[in-house]
Amino acid sequence: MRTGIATVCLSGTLEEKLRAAAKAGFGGIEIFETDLVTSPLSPEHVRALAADLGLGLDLYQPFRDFDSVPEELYRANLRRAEAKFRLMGRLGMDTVLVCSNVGTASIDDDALRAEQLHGLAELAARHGVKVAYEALAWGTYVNDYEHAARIVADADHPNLGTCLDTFHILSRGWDTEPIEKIPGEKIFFVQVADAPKLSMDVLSWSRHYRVFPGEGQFDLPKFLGHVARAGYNGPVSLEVFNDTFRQADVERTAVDAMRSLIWLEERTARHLAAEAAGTGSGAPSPAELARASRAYAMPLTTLPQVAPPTGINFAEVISADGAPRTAELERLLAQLGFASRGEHRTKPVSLWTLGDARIVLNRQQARGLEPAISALGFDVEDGVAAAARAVQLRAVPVPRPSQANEEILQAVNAPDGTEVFLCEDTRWVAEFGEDQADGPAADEGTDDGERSPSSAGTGSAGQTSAGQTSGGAGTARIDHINLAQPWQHFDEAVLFYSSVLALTPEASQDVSSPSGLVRSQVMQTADRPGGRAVRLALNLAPWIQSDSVKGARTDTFQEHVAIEVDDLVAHARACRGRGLPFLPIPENYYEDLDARYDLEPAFLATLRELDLLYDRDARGAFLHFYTASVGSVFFEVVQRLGGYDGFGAPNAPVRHAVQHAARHGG
Ligand SMILES: O=C(O)c1ccc(O)c(O)c1
Ligand SMILES: [Mg+2]
Repeated sequence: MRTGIATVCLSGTLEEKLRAAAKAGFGGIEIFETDLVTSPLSPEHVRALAADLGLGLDLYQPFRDFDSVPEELYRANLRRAEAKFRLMGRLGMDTVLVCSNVGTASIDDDALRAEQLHGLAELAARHGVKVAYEALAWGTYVNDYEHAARIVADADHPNLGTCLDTFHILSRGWDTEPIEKIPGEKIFFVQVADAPKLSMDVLSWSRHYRVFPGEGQFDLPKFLGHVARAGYNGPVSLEVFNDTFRQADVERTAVDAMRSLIWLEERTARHLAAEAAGTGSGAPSPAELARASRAYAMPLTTLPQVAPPTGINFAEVISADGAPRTAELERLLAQLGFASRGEHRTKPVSLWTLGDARIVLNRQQARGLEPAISALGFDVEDGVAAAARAVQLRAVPVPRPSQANEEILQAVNAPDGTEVFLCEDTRWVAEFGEDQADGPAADEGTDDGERSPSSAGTGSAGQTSAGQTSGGAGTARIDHINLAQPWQHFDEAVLFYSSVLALTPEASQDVSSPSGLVRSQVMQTADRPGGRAVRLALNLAPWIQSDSVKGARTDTFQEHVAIEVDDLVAHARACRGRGLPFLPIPENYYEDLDARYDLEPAFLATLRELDLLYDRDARGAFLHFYTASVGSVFFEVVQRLGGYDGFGAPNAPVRHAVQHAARHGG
């Protein structure tokens, strides 16, 4: 599939946009008129630069308000068009986008529109230019792609075709199936954008809220499947008007954009394969996928297929060695009931476990930085395949010098700088503690550190030692992780976790906090008996700053690890007995809880006594409490009763308010 991106998606100058698009691997670019008009580069220079960068100049756009006008205006429009065709000759561009008239249209007559567009195509042909006519969702008379395609058919000129733009089609809810009735050679260009479903006027929605494929709610694989079946094999080009992307780092945005097209391409192949096999939404077989990827004029590249993760293997917190905050973290873990499993054999890193919950405390952080959640391990079936998929999706591998005797773990960087480890087992825990020489990995080391995952030991020793619990806490596991996201990378993070890790985004929620609204985006694996395997909550707040070193951010944002236990009340009492600093919950909360749920007085008294929070959903109930924060990190302990499936969202504003007060000395 030929990929493209419109300059309007990116920040910077025209030259910066071209360079970033080329570096991210795009095949071509759409030049927005404003980007050229405001550039110091001559058209000839732009042409040479694009050629140097190996970037096709695929579309010049847009030419506005051409059709549906009286004769005199039509003549003036042709003159205006001819100037642009000459310019395109200098740029070496051969396709211009003409969008349906929104301003000067005064005549609603399809025959006249076909005649005027025919005249334009005739003029274009003399300049070697092709005209792609696009129905804008808010076009005065033409706002439906089928209507635009009919006019193009009526005009019947080889230099006139249509441009399909997913936003204009899906924002209006138009059926995409009839795309297949448009002859492939009459589709001159395809623009793709995703968007969250919002109820607002379509123009504002389009100009500010488009996002890259996979970051919104449109069914783009289905759309592109119809386009492939129509026989189209031209550029599939991103046209995303978005206030954030326009000001974010241009190279990052270009990579995010590229990832979105790689994702869309594979999803389209999967969609077509599933349809061909009649399996509906079920996963197609590798053979079916391979067949679908070659079945149409438009070749579709696929990726290594990976199943969603089956658990959270560990969470890593980073903090400076010997710093008071680090001692505070260690104390907090012990008070929570975690047992120290000792030091890593080569690094200043320790392992703490509570049942199957594993926290790695990495003390390699520079002094002066705040403790932060630095890495997450996910349980996957095949770490090498998962990492290969991630890298094909332009994720950056975490450089890890391999040491003799150490497990080789695959890891990539998430957009916020959190390292994401793809773990097949817990053999790595054998690298901690005194008896490490007996660990299953101890005799496996080689100088280059390379070995296939299947050549490793059984892993059972590691599993057992990590699974053992001290202090009789019963079973415990990591229930969810909550990460704070800088606003510049929020949509990118959603796409990253869905494309790389196969997590599914839920509808986002706004949570009030004293500093402003926090957008909470849950990404998780499928519901199943016994609960979801992986739950991740991404929190977006405007005051969270982007920084390559997480601990260098100010501590005005908070992230946490939530541990699920069997008996929360007993666990809370034991924690209290060990002197754990709980997040104190205001009395008003309990009065409101009582008003809402009419709880047993004795139960309510227990909640009050232990600073516990409570919630219910259609399936069950949720009990939880929070610890005080150390730097940006705190912990939550939860118990899910009767299949409760949420995160205690109604209690989140209470947590934000109390944490805010704690930070500001209130
Ligand atoms: O918002 C616009 O004006 C506009 C212009 C050109 C396009 O291709 C488009 O989708 C929207
Ligand atoms: Mg468009």
